[in-house]
Amino acid sequence: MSKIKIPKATAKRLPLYYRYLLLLNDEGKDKVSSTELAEAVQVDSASIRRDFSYFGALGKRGYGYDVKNLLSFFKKILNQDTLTNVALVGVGNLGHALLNYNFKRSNNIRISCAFDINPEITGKIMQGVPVYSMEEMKKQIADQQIRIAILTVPQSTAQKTADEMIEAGIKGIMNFTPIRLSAPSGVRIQNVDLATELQTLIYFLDSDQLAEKQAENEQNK
Ligand SMILES: NC(=O)c1ccc[n+]([C@@H]2O[C@H](COP(=O)([O-])OP(=O)(O)OC[C@H]3O[C@@H](n4cnc5c(N)ncnc54)[C@H](O)[C@@H]3O)[C@@H](O)[C@H]2O)c1
Repeated sequence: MSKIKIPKATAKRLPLYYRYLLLLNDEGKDKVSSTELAEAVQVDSASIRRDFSYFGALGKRGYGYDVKNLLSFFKKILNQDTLTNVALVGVGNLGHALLNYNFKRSNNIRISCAFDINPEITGKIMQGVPVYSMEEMKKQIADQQIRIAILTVPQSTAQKTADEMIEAGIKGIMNFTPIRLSAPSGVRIQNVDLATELQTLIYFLDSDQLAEKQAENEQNK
């Protein structure tokens, strides 16, 4: 199952599908059409059909998809059965917010340890999560078999800290810093940037407005 190679855009949409299917299942619904799914998750139905086609026949034309089948399929793909421990590096403003949140809606991801250089917080437990010094990182990452870490340190130290994380065995970094990190092959970096996301939203809203205006002008001709 994990051998299926899917595009990144598809992989990003899978948790959306999964969450909506959970909801349908809770409501006792057996079937869902790609149009219904499209409306709920705000992805066009052609993309949904294409996404699903990477996994073989999951539904029949004109019949829709079986909710329970899809759910158990995505559950396996998304590894929802296993708990993934994640590390947090940098417990400042953003790090705190993430510790507070600690993936409450997810049953299978949790921040299990945090790291910082600030002696005022290392050795403490914050929101139930122990905060270790950077010197303890290698041991903790190995002991807890952690592969993924969230990086929330100042940008001036981002690359150096990422190098230390990789050295400690981290294979995936969720990078909140504005720095584009370099990493050896075999290490994945996922950049998260709220400003870019907002910019994208503004762009789409502006283009929607423009399209509306153009349609109005056409009608008034
Ligand atoms: N992606 C986004 O949308 C977004 C939003 C806000 C902030 N940020 C970025 O997130 C990062 C953190 O922002 P913040 O406001 O929480 O900063 P902050 O200064 O409040 O926190 C940084 C923390 O990192 C620790 N730290 C410093 N050097 C370290 C090192 N070498 N190793 C381990 N820990 C170290 C500090 O002690 C501090 O606790 C910044 O790079 C900021 O630009 C990104």
